[in-house]
Order: sequence, then C-alpha cells, then structure tokens
Amino acid sequence: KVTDEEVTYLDVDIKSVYDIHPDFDQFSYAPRTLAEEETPGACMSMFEDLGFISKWRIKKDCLIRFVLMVKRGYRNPPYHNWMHAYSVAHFCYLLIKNLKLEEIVGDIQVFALFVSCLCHDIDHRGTTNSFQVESQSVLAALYSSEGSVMERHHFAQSMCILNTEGCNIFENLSSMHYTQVLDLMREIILATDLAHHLRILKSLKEIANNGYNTESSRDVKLLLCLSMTSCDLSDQTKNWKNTKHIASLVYQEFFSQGDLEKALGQNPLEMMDRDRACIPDLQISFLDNIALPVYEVLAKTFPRLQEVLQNVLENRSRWEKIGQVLKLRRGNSSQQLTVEQ
Ligand SMILES: Cc1nc2ccc(C(=O)NCC(C)C)cc2n2c(-c3cc(OC(C)(C)C)ccc3Cl)nnc12
Ligand SMILES: [Mg+2]
Ligand SMILES: [Zn+2]
Repeated sequence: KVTDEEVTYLDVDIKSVYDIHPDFDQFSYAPRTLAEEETPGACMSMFEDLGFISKWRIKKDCLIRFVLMVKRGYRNPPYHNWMHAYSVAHFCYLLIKNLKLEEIVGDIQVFALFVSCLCHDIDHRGTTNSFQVESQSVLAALYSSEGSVMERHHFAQSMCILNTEGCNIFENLSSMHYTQVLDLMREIILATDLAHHLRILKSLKEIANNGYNTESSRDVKLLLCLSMTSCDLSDQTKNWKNTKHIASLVYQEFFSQGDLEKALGQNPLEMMDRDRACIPDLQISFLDNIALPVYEVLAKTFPRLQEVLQNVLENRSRWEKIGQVLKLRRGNSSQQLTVEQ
C-alpha cells in the first residue's frame, strides 16, 4: 500500500512545527488551512515535537509508513475523510502541548490518545451506525450485537495497520506498555460513538463541578474520553469561516445518507432530510446538546481553554443571527405570497 519511494521522499529531516506555521501550537490556528499533501509531514513534525519518537523509540521509516497507511485507510466522504482525522489529531497536539496533559492522565495515555485521533474514523463511509443496521451492511453483521458498529470497525482497521509489516510504531514498547496502549486505543476509539458520549455527559459534568482526581482511574478514563470528543469536535472551536465550511461538509454527508434512506423506502431523520432540515436550528441544538457541554467541562477543568469555549459560543451566536434572518425572510416571503394571492 505504501511504496518505498514514498517512504524515502518523507524520510528527509522532520520539519519544525514552526516552519509549517508560526502559530502551529496556538488554539487560534486552523489546521485545515494546511494543504493536504503537507499533512503527512506535519504528522511527523507533531510526533517529533511531542517527543514521542525518542520517548517510545519509534523508527522514522516505520512512522512514515504508519502515517501514510492511516491516511490511505480513509475514504473520501465530504466530512469523515483524512483531513478530519488530521485536524482532530492537531487539536490533540494542542491539548498536550498547552495543557501538559501527560502530567494529568499519564505518558502512555497521551501517546495512545494522539494515535487514536489519527485512526479514530478510519474507513468511514459517511453514514451513521443506525444506517449500517438499517441497510444490513457487512459491518452491522459483524458488530451490531455489541453496538458502536463503525467505531469497532475503525479500531479493527487500526489494528490491521499496526500488524502490517514495517508499520508497527509500538514495536519497541515494553510488553506491558504495548498491551496498555492497545487497550487505551480501543477504549478511546469506542468513546467516539455519539451514544457513548451522550451516556457519559452527566458524569463529565460532575467532574466539572467536583473537580477530577488524578488518582482515580475512572476520572482519568472520563478525562481521556472528554479529551477525545473535544478533539473530534474541534472544528467548532475555530473561526466562523471554518465552522461554516464544516457545517456544509457535515450536511452534504447527512443529506446523502437521507437520499439513500429515501431510496431504500425509509424515512430519514429531519437532520438528514434535505427537504426538511433547517441547518441553523440543527447546528444550535447540536452545539447546545453535544458540543458546548464538552468545552464547558473542559474549560472548567482547564481555565486555559476559556478562549476555546468563547469561540464555540461566538459560533453559536452566528447561527442564531442567521436563523433569525432566515425566519424574517421566510416570514416576509409568505406574507408577500398571501398579498399576491
Ligand atoms: C458540525 C456538526 N454537526 C453535527 C450535527 C448533528 C450531529 C449528530 O450526530 N446528531 C445526532 C442526533 C441524534 C443528536 C453531529 C454533528 N457533528 C459531528 C459529529 C459528532 C459525533 O460524535 C461525537 C464526536 C462523539 C460528539 C459523531 C458524528 C458526527 Cl457527524 N461533528 N461535527 C458535527
Ligand atoms: Mg467517528
Ligand atoms: Zn471523528
């Protein structure tokens, strides 16, 4: 899957993150502004800058093969593609770099978190878990009895890559660390199931109110899940241009699924039905019910992230304004209609 000349091409000196962009380690920096062909090199730079290559004795050519295999493992739906994974991993880099996350959850945990971010949506088809079951897909046949169908597949695909010749970046870990990092990846990738996220929201809010206890493995696990979902949703923490662009990608994907469901004679959710969805309203409820709780808890736990929470709130108020303008226009046009009639 990855040819030797591709490896040698990337096997040059790893660039400093600041040569990629002077603000590369700032929360204000939008990773999607980087050209896709520069992203494998940027991943190498992040591994280097986080000290993972020396600490976990990763062989460079192995890391290059791994990153290229992961990138190839993604398909090209509008949203759940490689650039999503890259941007998710970049936010994880920001958390580790700016919060010294390893001092709170541990060294092997942040290493597992970063690798999980790169792998967490591998081979995504741009459809939801319930669509796998509805359409009786192969993945549903494999995993629907345990639930989290897509997430189990993303994890399985990640393990396949690690078991591919010359791609196992964990090969020089002690056997204890090896087992630990795979167990952590499994937990973290399964935590990206929206259903799992909604289940733990209550416990996450408790951590925000009572504070977390680094001695409690339960708190550390919850913090890892929260960190993962904050990375998965991090497009919402950037500027409005980025947020608007992401919404168009997400709804392209949702509406394509809705079209498929209609063709299969099923009724899609309103948010997947291009004839019924009102995007500003849907985005406000997504922010209120799914994204804001994540950044509220995170900002309470790490005051440094207050600016990140502010950006999400700023984006929410943009959707509010658009929603009001839309309603005004619709209101006026329906009045005009009655007058003309
Ligand atoms: C901009 C944006 N709008 C969204 C609007 C709606 C939904 C949605 O699924 N609503 C379902 C109803 C039943 C509540 C997700 C949206 N979404 C996500 C996302 C997050 C996910 O799960 C984690 C990361 C664990 C939260 C999983 C999948 C996706 Cl696509 N990423 N960006 C977005
Ligand atoms: Mg996912
Ligand atoms: Zn994702």
